[in-house]
Amino acid sequence: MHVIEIQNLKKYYGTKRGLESATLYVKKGEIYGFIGPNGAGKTTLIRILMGLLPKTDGVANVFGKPCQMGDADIQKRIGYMPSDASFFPEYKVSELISFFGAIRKPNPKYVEKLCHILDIDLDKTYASLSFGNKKKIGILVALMHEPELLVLDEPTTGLDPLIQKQFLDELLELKSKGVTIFLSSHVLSDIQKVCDRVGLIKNGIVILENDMHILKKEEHKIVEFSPFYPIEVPNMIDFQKTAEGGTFKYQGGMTPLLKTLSQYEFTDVVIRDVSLEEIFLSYYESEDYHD
Ligand SMILES: Nc1ncnc2c1ncn2[C@@H]1O[C@H](COP(=O)(O)OP(=O)(O)OP(=O)(O)O)[C@@H](O)[C@H]1O
Repeated sequence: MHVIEIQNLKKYYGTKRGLESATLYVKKGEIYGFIGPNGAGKTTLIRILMGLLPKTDGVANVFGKPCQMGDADIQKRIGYMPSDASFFPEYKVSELISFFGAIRKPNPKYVEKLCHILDIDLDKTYASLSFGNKKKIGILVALMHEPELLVLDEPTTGLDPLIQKQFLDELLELKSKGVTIFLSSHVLSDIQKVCDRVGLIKNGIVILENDMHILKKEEHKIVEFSPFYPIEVPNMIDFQKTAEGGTFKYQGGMTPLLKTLSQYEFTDVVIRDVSLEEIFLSYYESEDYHD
């Protein structure tokens, strides 16, 4: 059984398209990265998943049951962080933790750990926090009751690099304990670091879904070198001159590539995988980027 099952999901706001036809599956214990340009339908899909928005058509199941508002059993098993999470502005952070603690009955030791990882200042009022510090409270509230499924909409936006790393490490630790994580983000390097599978949505349609390692394996390598020489390697494509030297894409064995490269007096050569950003930009750019 999949923890999340979305099949031909459609959502129209009146005549305006929210989702056209979204299909994706999330397995137990995996971290699934959900990405797409602005207005593609990510938040719409997540809100339907959380039972906050009715669908127009299709299937949306969580833990094998249709997503619907007020299903307390299901809600208990999920930790949700909306992209625009906000809390009582006049409450101190410590009071917010007590408030949600009374409802969710978390393990105090785990709350303490999260406060430490996220470097949360307990004495400030919520209203006085910066954007990034407010984000941390959203993360804390979503994770505190140690749910089986985490649904996180843009969790890392605004976090400083150290906190971001600690938060992503925590997600990996939760995954190792069997927690399933559905993560929407514009920060593709985060997705690349932690996700097992990735879904790309564009204009309300999930146009690509694959394992991260397959996605990267199917792609070519990027070779960057300096200074410039007009080199030729079999199977190279997109050869370009750059300010420092040159670059090309390459698909094939390493031996012929290294043999050719060794014939030149380079000061620097980098052979690297294509980044997730480069893979997805090629999909975004294949048609009009925005809807
Ligand atoms: N309440 C609403 N009423 C009308 N249209 C809406 C509403 N909410 C979303 N939409 C439209 O549905 C489409 C999908 O929006 P959605 O917010 O789901 O995209 P998104 O992928 O989350 O975008 P972003 O990355 O910018 O947050 C957009 O065209 C948006 O304008």
